[in-house]
Amino acid sequence: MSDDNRSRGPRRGRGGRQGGDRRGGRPGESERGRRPAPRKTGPRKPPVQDPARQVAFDVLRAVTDRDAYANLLLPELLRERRVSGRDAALATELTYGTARAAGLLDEIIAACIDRPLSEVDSAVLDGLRLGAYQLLRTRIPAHAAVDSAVELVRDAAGSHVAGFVNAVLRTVSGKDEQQWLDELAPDPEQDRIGNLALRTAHPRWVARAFAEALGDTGDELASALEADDARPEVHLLAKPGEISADELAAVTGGDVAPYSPYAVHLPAGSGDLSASEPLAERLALVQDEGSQLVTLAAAGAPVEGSDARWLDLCAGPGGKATLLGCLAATAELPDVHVDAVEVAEHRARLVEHAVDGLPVTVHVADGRDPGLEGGYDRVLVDAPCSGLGALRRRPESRWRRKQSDVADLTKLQADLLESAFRLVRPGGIVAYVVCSPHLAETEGSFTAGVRRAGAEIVDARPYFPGVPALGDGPTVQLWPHRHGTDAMFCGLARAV
Ligand SMILES: C[S@@+](CC[C@H](N)C(=O)[O-])C[C@H]1O[C@@H](n2cnc3c(N)ncnc32)[C@H](O)[C@@H]1O
Repeated sequence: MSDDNRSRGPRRGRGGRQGGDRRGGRPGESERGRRPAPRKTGPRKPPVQDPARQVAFDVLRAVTDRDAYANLLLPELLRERRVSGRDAALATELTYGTARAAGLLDEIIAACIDRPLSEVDSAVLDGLRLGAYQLLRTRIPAHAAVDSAVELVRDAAGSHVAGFVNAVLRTVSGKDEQQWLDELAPDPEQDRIGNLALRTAHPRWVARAFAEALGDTGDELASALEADDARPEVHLLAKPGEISADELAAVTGGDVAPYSPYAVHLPAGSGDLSASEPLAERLALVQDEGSQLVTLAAAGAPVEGSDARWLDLCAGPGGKATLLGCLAATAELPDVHVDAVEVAEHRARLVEHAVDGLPVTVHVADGRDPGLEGGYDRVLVDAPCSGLGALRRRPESRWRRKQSDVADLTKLQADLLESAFRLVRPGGIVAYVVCSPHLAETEGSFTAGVRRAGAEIVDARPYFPGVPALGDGPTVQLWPHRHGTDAMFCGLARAV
């Protein structure tokens, strides 16, 4: 941080007044649709440093500085620092909320200062984001949001930045989120996608990819982006042969899911579940219902003749390989064995751990040429992808992913599909899956791969029984706003 930040100060936010509303309410409570709150009265409390905000700030710093994953680091820090209960809930809300809204918060912060954000020290910017998130998207009183951000940044970057941070956040607090959006979002008549992108805190290219996949820039796009910006429910897999979904729901207090016979839904923010009994005893695992549905389609589409050799070509960390292995271990499929291929050694070890005791063999190999004997009856290609379908579960990823990543990924997807068609026998099934709705990675990669292989596309919709709104087929695109799942894509093809 240079002294610059102090001397050049904040911009007087375009018509906004200085100083903030004093908003009532409990810390951590979201208030997406702002409603007027009474002005807080009484003496101002001295700034209190608290473990929740310190954890949130430290995770945000690690995300910025070393590309850490918030959803992996946060539980680790909470455990390490023994932060629990309401503090843990507040830290989670602030970390995920700030990371998810970072691009929107940056636009608002940029409107309050008179220089490019790239010239603001990154610790200062993270502190401003954390403060701005509390001001705009929670009911935390403005003075607590501002003072705590000032203290965190003072500790991280020095006291000379305190005045700057205080002044910028006072300017931010001069308007609520809706007022900032009205000022900064493009005119929806001229730029509907840009307007929705900012309103739902998505990069424009992601919003455009959603619009292209939906064929819609109106209400459905708005619903899709809003659902993608909401905190998701936690989905569990009740491992077939170990526990039923009914039993798992009863033990966890969750709800049996609508579509997968093995899924249970728990409320958003259910916290660290690793210690809960069914997960600790490996009867269940965390897995999105959409991942279960595509795996069941890959295992359920009929093949002619034998059905004993299954291949999972991109297996790490092992969620789908576990479900395939559990199905293979049931009495109905006595002959099935699964080979699971993963190129990254450490991820292959995770697969080994996940499938322990199941009829699954793990191979550390490149799926493009794994050195396995061909003739498989089924091959699942759960290809590396942009992950645009699971942005709601990975708070920072929407701002980290770049449009330019997609070209490299589609090349890898093509190579893996080509390998799958070499390894499957005539009459066998190739299931192509990505956790993305981006057309280049979904229809584009799948149809090009099938055409090159001279295979036949199979209508996938009948293998998603009971799932509504699957469109015209033959491929299936699941959506958070339609199905409550991640936006998983599944294409099925039969080799000839
Ligand atoms: C979308 S993830 C698969 C998720 C997995 N099927 C599950 O359900 O847990 C893609 C995986 O492919 C792996 N991968 C990337 N390139 C690969 C390659 N050339 N061959 C095999 N695996 C690869 C990645 O390391 C990653 O673990």
